[in-house]
Amino acid sequence: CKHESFEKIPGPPGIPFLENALDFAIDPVKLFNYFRNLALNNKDLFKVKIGPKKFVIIYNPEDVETLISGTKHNSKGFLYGFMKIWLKDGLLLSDGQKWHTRRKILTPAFHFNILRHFNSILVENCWKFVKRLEMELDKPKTELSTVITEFTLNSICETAMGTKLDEETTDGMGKKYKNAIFKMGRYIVYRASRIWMYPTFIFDITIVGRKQKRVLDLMSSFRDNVIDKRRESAECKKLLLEATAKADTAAANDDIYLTRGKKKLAMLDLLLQAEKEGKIDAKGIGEEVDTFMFEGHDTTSTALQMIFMLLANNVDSQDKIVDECDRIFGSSDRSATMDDLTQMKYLECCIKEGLRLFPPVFFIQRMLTEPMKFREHEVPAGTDCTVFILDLHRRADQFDEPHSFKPERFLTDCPSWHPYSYIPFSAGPRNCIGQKFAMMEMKLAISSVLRRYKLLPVTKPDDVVFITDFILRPSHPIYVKFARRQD
Ligand code: HEM
Repeated sequence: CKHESFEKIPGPPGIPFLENALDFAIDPVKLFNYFRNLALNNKDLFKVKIGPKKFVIIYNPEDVETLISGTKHNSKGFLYGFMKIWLKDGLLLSDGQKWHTRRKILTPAFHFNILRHFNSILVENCWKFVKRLEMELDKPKTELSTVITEFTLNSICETAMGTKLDEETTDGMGKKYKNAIFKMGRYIVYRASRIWMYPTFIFDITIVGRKQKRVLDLMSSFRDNVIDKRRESAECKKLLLEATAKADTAAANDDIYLTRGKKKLAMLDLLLQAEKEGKIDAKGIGEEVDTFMFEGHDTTSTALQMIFMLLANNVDSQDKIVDECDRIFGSSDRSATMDDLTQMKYLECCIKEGLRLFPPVFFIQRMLTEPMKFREHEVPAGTDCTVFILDLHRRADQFDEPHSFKPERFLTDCPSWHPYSYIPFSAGPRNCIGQKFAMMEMKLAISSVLRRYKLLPVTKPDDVVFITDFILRPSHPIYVKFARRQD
């Protein structure tokens, strides 16, 4: 077939030299809509340019498969560069050999056996979450992000990091950390959309650059607090001693770190063990803790907020989840086991549908290290390719009534859509390492809440407006009303 040059790809008109660079210096809501409108008006892909820098934005499943299924293009894109100052060479941003080594160290941390152990920690956290919501029952509405983020941040710290945030830390540092991440997203987008802020020596002396520095300092001290607490804990010291003794006496294999009697090594322990073996240094550990604390709580928090709102507005789906829980638990008040979670098929459909309509990671980016063909379009090396997951998930040629909440579409074993048209956790070698953890946490949280409370609508899904960030971030708080469930 005939291939057309990059110039023939549709895109907004630019001005000489700067091209589209000035289009982006607008407020973050307008910026979000700028890209959405381009996606609405162009069927499969479009291009933009910042000076000589080329970007192509794709949302055709065939093109997405071409880009992310292989190992070739695993370099992260241009925009991620602005996150480097924060997440550095952590798993999300690194590439090449460094990424490969780190992924190998960290993969066992999300093994089924470890998740089984995490289940009991998450169950305890769900109880606290449910109890916390009791205070909301008399209120006309509840703002979701505060209560949910507290739950997801505590959960990632206690599971992956093996560090319990005490109340003082949750109230003080935890809340500041959550706000810091929110601010960091704003500063990164602010800089990325203003070409004159690209040189570091200029950005660093601007007001936003100085604010970003303060936010980074706060996040570093939260991270160091979490690492130091675990390093000094007697449990961690003991586990590491045992793991080393075992490694000295037995043939070392990947399973060695998984289980020590009934105790399991948390992700942070795996990193501390790898440090002892010279595979990673203290700086590397900090990078991974920053990466997992961010990816491990902000994504699930956004997903839970959106799904709670969707369920509040879809009472039939809520009732079906409750019926499913009744079938599993009968009249017992016991908590869910891993086996119970696998039986929550309808709830799983609701979560999947929530992630389709509102994917928390709504775009991903890769830098082309060699030219690539997207069907009839030829794209040169050096171009940054963005997969617009949000628009991919709402394609009318893939999903029936794409803008409606229809969890039943996921009940089928043979989906009618292209496998690369539904990728909330991405796909291929750089897929989400925490997806099983995330599904487990979300199933536990939603089932625990719905077994006790009814969700009533306040914010309507169609009224939610988003700002540009690395995570799908609503411009205004999302509310629901919690009421006691009467049998
Ligand atoms: C609903 C929840 C979640 C969603 C929607 C989600 C989505 C994603 C997506 C789309 C990617 C690919 C990013 C890219 O290519 O740039 C990714 C990567 C990643 N996610 Fe998640 N994620 C979720 C939860 C989690 C959790 C709970 C953790 C940690 C416990 C986690 C850790 C990571 C890490 C470390 C990467 C980078 C993996 C690599 O490049 O090797 N995520 N996630």
